[in-house]
Parts: sequence; C-alpha cells; structure tokens
Amino acid sequence: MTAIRATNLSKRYGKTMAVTDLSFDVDPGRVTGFLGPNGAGKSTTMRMVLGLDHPSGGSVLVDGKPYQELRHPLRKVGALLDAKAVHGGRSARNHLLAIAQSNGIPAARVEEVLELVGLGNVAGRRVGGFSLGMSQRLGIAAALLGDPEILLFDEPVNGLDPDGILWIRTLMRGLAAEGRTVFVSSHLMSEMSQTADHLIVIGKGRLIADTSVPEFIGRSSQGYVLVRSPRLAEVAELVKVGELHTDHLRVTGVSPLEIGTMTARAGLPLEELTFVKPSLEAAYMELTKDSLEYTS
Ligand SMILES: Nc1ncnc2c1ncn2[C@@H]1O[C@H](COP(=O)(O)OP(=O)(O)OP(=O)(O)O)[C@@H](O)[C@H]1O
Repeated sequence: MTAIRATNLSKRYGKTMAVTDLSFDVDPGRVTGFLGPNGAGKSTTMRMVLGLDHPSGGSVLVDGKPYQELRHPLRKVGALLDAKAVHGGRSARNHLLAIAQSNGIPAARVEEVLELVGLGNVAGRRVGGFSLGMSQRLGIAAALLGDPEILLFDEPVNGLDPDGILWIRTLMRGLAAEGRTVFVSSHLMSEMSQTADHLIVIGKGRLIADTSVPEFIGRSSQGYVLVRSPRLAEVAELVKVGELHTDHLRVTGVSPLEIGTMTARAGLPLEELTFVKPSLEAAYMELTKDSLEYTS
C-alpha cells in the first residue's frame, strides 16, 4: 500500500499559490527525495501531510487516511521539520520524555532513541546549548520515538558538516532497508542523488518530475560535443549546427565520430573532441530553470 498519497493537492496563502494541483505517491521500502528550488512548496506540502496546514484543494492521505484520523499518529509517522523549534531550557532527555508521555510511548524508548542518534552522553544537557548538528539529531530522535513506519525529513542536512551528512544519509538508507517509507526534502540535487532511490521534483508548487534517478537524467538534454580547434571558425561553418563560444564549439545532435570525420575530410585540425554527458545537477537546473522564485 502506498504510504503517502497526494491527490490534486493545492495550497494558497493570500495571493500566493504555494502548491498547485500536486499528485504523487510515496512508497515504502525506499528513500523518496522531494526536490525543488527554495520556495517550491516542499515544506508546505510536508506540513499538509502532517495535518499542520489545511489544503485549499485536493487531499493528502497517510496510510489511506487524513493525518488527523490516525489513531496513533506518532507511531505511524515521524517527522523532522524545524530542528531548532524546541524548548531550549529542557534537557534532551526531558524534551523526549515529554513527547513520549503525551503519546503513550514508554520512557524506556527515550533511552533507546538517544543512543540510536548518538546523544546518549549529552542527554542531560540543556537543548538551548546544542549545535545545529546536535539539534538535528534530537529532532530525528523525536521522529523515531514512536518507531513509525513512515518518516518525513524536511531539509535534514541543512547546515551539517560532512560527518553529520553521512550519518543522516546512512540512517535514512537503513530505515528504508527495514521497509519503512522515507520522504526527504532538499533543494540540493547532489545530496538527493546519493541518498534517494526515487525523486519527486517540484517547482513553483507544481510537479515537474516523478521518476527514478537514472530516468531523471535521461529525460533532460542528451549532452553535447565540445570541439576545440586552432581553426574554430572554419570548423563551426562546416558543422553548421554548433554554438560558437570564444574558445570552443558546442554541438548537439551530431556524434563525435561524425564531427571527426567531417573535419578530417576538410583537413581541419582538432585540439579536442569530447562528448560531455549531462550531470545530474545540470539535468536538475535545466528542468527547474523556469520555476525559480529568485534568480541570482
Ligand atoms: N505561512 C505562509 N504564509 C504565506 N506564504 C507562505 C507561507 N508558507 C509558505 N509560503 C509561501 O509559499 C511558497 C512555498 O514555500 P515553502 O516554504 O513551502 O517552499 P520550500 O520548497 O519548502 O522552500 P525552502 O526550501 O525555501 O524551505 C513560497 O512562495 C512561500 O513564500
């Protein structure tokens, strides 16, 4: 069964359409990356999944039900939204105990999750003094408290050092390998390509792609051939379809072999003839270029 199903989901804030007619499924047993530029509507969508915001149109179901109708929500869904949004005066342990108590989760589970996220040694310390990395770990501990089947992480690697990033990535992959549903948002393609099995890409609140990582690259441009020559203008004239830059020619739709054959016949020397594959980052930039809220 699909864990999360959004159907024609929309959210309007005054004049802004944060999410428009968005439909997608998130399935168990894999990491689904929720990717989009800043302001694309990822957090808004996640808040609607968790019943923290009401859709202006359409619906989103968790395990077949609206979030509000789940009998034990924390045992079904765990979420990390804003890691810094915790009561700073409490210790990490007391913060988790308060959540556990109000959700009928045994206190022993608090110690388990503290160990799981590596905060066992600092459990008695005030949360207010935690670094961003420690706060992220605490947020993840809270998400894992109810041992939920479904996990939502909103930009979990923001501001983390490489060790922290690797830790979260390994954790998410492990949770998916246990058969859980992991739905994680990011605005970084590079991060998603190393973590996700599947991608849901949005821009300006609309669905751009719902695909596997290899399919995603395949859909975008087919790459190009980079040509350098001491007689570049003549090569450009011969190849005809190339885009001439100061020190090289970019050719799409003609293979390196065809270009090499043409230039050899014409007696034109080549310094470089390289097929440049589109990178994941380039594919993402190309797909989302029309949907950036702000451009630099
Ligand atoms: N409470 C709100 N009131 C008014 N506008 C909002 C509100 N929340 C979000 N928006 C607007 O909705 C759009 C989507 O925002 P959202 O935070 O969901 O995007 P995002 O993809 O999570 O971006 P980011 O990566 O920057 O967090 C933006 O234009 C944002 O300004």
